[in-house]
Amino acid sequence: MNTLNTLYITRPDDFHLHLRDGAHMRAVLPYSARQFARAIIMPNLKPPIVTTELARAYRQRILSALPDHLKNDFEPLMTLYLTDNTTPDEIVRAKTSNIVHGVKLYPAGATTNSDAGVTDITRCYNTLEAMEKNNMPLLIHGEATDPAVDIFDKEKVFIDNVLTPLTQRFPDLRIVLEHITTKDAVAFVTATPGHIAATITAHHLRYNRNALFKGGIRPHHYCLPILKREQHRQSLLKAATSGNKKFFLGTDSAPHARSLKETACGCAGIFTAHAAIELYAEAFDQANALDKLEAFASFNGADFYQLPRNSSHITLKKENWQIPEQIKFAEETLVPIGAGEMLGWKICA
Ligand SMILES: NC(=O)N[C@@H](CC(=O)O)C(=O)O
Ligand SMILES: [Zn+2]
Ligand SMILES: [Zn+2]
Repeated sequence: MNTLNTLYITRPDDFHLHLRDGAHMRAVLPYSARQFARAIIMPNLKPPIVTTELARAYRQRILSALPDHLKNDFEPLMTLYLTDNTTPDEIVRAKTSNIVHGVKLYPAGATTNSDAGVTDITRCYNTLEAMEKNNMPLLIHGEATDPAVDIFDKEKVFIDNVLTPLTQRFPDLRIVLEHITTKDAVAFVTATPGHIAATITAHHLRYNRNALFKGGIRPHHYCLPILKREQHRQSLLKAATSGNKKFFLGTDSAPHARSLKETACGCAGIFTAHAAIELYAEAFDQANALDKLEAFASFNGADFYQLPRNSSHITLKKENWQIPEQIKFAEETLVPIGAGEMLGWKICA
């Protein structure tokens, strides 16, 4: 039952998650598994997950890393990393495996571990055709890679120059534009047919680009696509709380060791898994739209991926708690989003 102080919703899924590997994965996985039933696992490891066989092995490592009390509670939904050399045959293998749920396009150089990504989308046309035929979704990091394009315009330029033509060439290809950050992306997705959708992160719902420079430079608010102006945040919040089925939850929780963030050339990625559903709840609460959280977090993504909706539930309570200053990350530490700050919603164990 929902009251002013509790929220009882179908267990959510995270449709964009970086788990990393090895000891780093073991450190962060429990945070996701305690709230989410399933997650789309990003393939940008070093080296990347480029085949169904690699995905199968990675999936097994994730399942083995689940702590005993969460053993049967979390299902990793695997993805492949698209390269210039991914073959149409690999798409068929991925599809028949039933464990691969999407293929990820990283334009080469666009973001963390994207060096092996696609240098020119025209090289992938045969493979994209196989994806269109086999009902395999294309998941996109949608940013232009031309260094001459202003960092705040990269998403819009990608939509205009790459994505729009792509949707015209492959009209039935199912697409998720990941971690959207601009009103332009909201407008694009809203105007396209139902097989084109988008994930929205909690951090892009909560912060605008001022957070990057509040009192000094803030490496733990740096991610790609970079935080944008307030008008864009408002547009994302409106889309997420609109009830439109094309928008759903994807945290893009992307852990990096503190030492790799607090340095002269810090890497991109924000860790949000420690408080993901609570951060979304807070954003929806501030928008007076808590009644829209369940569809965004638990229904729309499952429906898009043609997966059954979860049957279990979670309860969130209105309760103040403090986000830890840091979290253990194997031999290192990481600084979670909102470190040291108070949150007003808490998931019940
Ligand atoms: N979002 C990020 O800033 N970083 C992600 C990669 C990505 O999702 O683009 C990462 O893997 O660290
Ligand atoms: Zn990305
Ligand atoms: Zn990501």
